[in-house]
Amino acid sequence: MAPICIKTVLISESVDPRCRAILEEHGICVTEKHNLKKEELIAEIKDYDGLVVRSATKVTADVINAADNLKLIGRAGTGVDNVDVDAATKKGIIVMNTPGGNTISAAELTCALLMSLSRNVPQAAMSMKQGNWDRKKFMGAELYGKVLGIVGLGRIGKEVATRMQAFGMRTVGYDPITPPEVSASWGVEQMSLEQLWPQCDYITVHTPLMPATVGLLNDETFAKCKKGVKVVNCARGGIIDEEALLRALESGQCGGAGLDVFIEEPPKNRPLVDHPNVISCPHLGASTKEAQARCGEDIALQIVDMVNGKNLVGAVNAQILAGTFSQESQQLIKLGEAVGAVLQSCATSRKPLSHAHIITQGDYMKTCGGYMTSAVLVGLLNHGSGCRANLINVLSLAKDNGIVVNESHWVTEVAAAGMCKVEVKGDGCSFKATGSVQGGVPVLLGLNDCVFRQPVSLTGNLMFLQASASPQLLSSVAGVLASEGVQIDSFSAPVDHNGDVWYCLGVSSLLPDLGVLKSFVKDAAQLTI
Ligand SMILES: NC(=O)C1=CN([C@@H]2O[C@H](COP(=O)(O)OP(=O)(O)OC[C@H]3O[C@@H](n4cnc5c(N)ncnc54)[C@H](O)[C@@H]3O)[C@@H](O)[C@H]2O)C=CC1
Ligand SMILES: O=C(O)C(=O)COP(=O)(O)O
Repeated sequence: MAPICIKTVLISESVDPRCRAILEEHGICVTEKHNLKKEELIAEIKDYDGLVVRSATKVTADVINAADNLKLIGRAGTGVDNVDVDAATKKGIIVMNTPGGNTISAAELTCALLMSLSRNVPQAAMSMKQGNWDRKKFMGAELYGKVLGIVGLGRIGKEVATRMQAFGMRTVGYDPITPPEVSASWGVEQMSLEQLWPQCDYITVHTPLMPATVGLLNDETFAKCKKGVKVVNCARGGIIDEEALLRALESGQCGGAGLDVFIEEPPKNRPLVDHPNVISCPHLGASTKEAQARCGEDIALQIVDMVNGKNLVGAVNAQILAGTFSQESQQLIKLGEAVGAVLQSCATSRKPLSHAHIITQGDYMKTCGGYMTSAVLVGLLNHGSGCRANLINVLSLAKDNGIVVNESHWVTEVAAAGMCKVEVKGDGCSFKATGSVQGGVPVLLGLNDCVFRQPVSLTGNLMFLQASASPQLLSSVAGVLASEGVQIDSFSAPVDHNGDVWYCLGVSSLLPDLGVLKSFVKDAAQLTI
């Protein structure tokens, strides 16, 4: 992966001090400003390459669009629902989290809430503090032999299951992704939600917050549950519909709720928090020394590894970068970008582009299709335009620019390093370029139907000229260039000398105006790579 330059990081919440220390040890300048209001964050974020948050900072599209230098949003924790990941992706910003760092802590708090619900521990403790000794009021029920339904059998769901099994609970669950045989191996029988609701004495949710999980427990599903079912939400506010929960608590359909998270934090919905059968916490699932130490350290180390081009761990929106670590893939990315840039300057600077077809050839390029396509598009969109395309956002930018993108791989015998052919089309015209990597350097092998005698090194100042084949061309062009103070460093002629062909010149500098060549050439383009 090409190194991503992060020199300045804003930490906008209370993250373990190890995070700051690790970043600073690696030469990154860190500023901590907590509890910024939205407008303050929008004003502040302009200055930073990276932002590190927990769950309280709302990294909305407004914030992201104001962040001109931002390249990374690091979430010291699991849920990224407080970050507008789509807006970040469109802007080419990596969003990274530290899944797993707080799993045990969140699972332990869930278990603590399940136990508290069964024995009314918080209510009894409060009553004691008020000077009472009420043994009758707080009669509980054993967890032993009861059924616990776990919706969401990922990291936390699994840890909750194995812990509650130690209390003799039967654990059933539902997850659309985790295979039933996998959850069965840790003692959770999977079933449909329709089958799950009526069986459970307790239900705990451990899914991300997303359209499919908003209001998973609602009026309709509460009605399908056992009367007096107790529920826990240590995942995200809104997975259990708050209004429906209040109604179910009031009717007795729900016998109690343990809530660590709320739609709005801190919650304005006080009737729920104040309900005698509700035990609530101010989003404490990850608030342990151990979880914070892990998450703070993990996010800092992940950032440092990414900056050093060593590894990319925890990125939630930049999977394409995962295959770009080796020196070889960096050379291929340079090739793709350079071929895209050549096509941009020869063709698309004049005609709006509507199609791009990227063809890779040969075994060497078999596995690089995804990033090769993106690299070519980066060259096409960035070169000479104000676009700020990168491998993360370029597919969505191409779509926004009305470019239909196709990619294919041809299993043909070609040079060891493989070949990349690109054809772009727009407004009735089409342009083609073919490139490869030779000796670690990206080279152009051909332009349109012309194959160059010598591969053209895709570096420095290049001039492409279309003219009818003539032995005088080079001297005529050299004369004009010399009068403009431009020296020719290299000259590549096409193999075939029939009709209008393309030549490529390596030059000491670009011409201020290509018009000076118009009496010798039919078409001309120039660029610096
Ligand atoms: N209260 C707190 O402080 C903490 C809360 N969390 C939250 O806990 C939740 C779970 O975290 P992890 O277990 O680490 O995530 P995870 O990604 O390991 O597990 C989530 C599971 O939910 C499943 N899922 C997705 N859609 C579903 C659906 N419609 N129905 C049922 N299951 C579905 C997924 O397949 C996955 O297996 C997240 O929302 C996270 O933000 C995490 C850590 C601390
Ligand atoms: O990691 C998560 O998803 C959490 O909910 C923890 O949030 P926090 O880092 O404590 O604000």
